[in-house]
Amino acid sequence: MKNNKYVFIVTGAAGSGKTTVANYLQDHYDMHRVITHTTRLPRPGEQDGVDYHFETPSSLKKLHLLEQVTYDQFQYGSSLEGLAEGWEQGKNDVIVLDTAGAITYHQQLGAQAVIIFLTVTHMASLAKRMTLRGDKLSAIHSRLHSKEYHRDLALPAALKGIAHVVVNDQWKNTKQQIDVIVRQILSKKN
Ligand SMILES: Nc1ncnc2c1ncn2[C@@H]1O[C@H](COP(=O)(O)OP(=O)(O)OP(=O)(O)O)[C@@H](O)[C@H]1O
Ligand SMILES: Nc1nc2c(ncn2[C@@H]2O[C@H](COP(=O)(O)O)[C@@H](O)[C@H]2O)c(=O)[nH]1
Repeated sequence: MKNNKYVFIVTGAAGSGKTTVANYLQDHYDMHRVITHTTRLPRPGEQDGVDYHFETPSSLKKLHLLEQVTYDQFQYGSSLEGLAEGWEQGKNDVIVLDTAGAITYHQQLGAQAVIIFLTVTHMASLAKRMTLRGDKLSAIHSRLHSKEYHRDLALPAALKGIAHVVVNDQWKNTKQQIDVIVRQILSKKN
């Protein structure tokens, strides 16, 4: 879909802070948050239509999705309609995806897809953050043992030289790095 707006894709390991960064982009840069679809159950405090569109396996099958992945046994997917919603309001979009989804967006949208890959210095802090977030121990255990969790700890080869890599150890530093990236991208067209 050709227009002069971007979709900022926040990707990286589970617990690395993707949702936190997406919320920051929504609040500070008035971006439109694309709500994706999943068959996993809501975490404490998560709301349908706000954090995700929560689906059953059969309701997910009926959707027209731009891309769809399996992550830790559950299905996730995002639609072109979700992207168009923000762009039709004249806004840039922000979406949270796993690295497989980020690669698909890069392939489909090229430079219109701005990819931010989050990582942390000490991988042990990821599980700590999930615990502090209130995730069930069984969910954390399953996540840490999934092949997708291990895959997303490192920047995939297909995104090398494409994604902006941000180390989210200290939130204050992260915000500064995100500000630099967003201003650099938005200054290209404005
Ligand atoms: N720089 C940081 N320092 C400490 N805690 C952080 C930092 N950034 C985010 N957090 C916290 O870590 C937890 C995980 O963050 P968040 O939910 O944004 O991660 P995520 O990458 O979206 O995770 P998931 O993929 O599992 O949904 C949250 O409780 C969040 O408040
Ligand atoms: N490729 C896609 N990845 C997605 C989508 N929605 C979320 N995600 C990613 O899945 C994992 C697991 O999410 P969680 O909320 O259960 O921790 C995480 O990396 C998300 O970024 C999507 O539509 N497509």
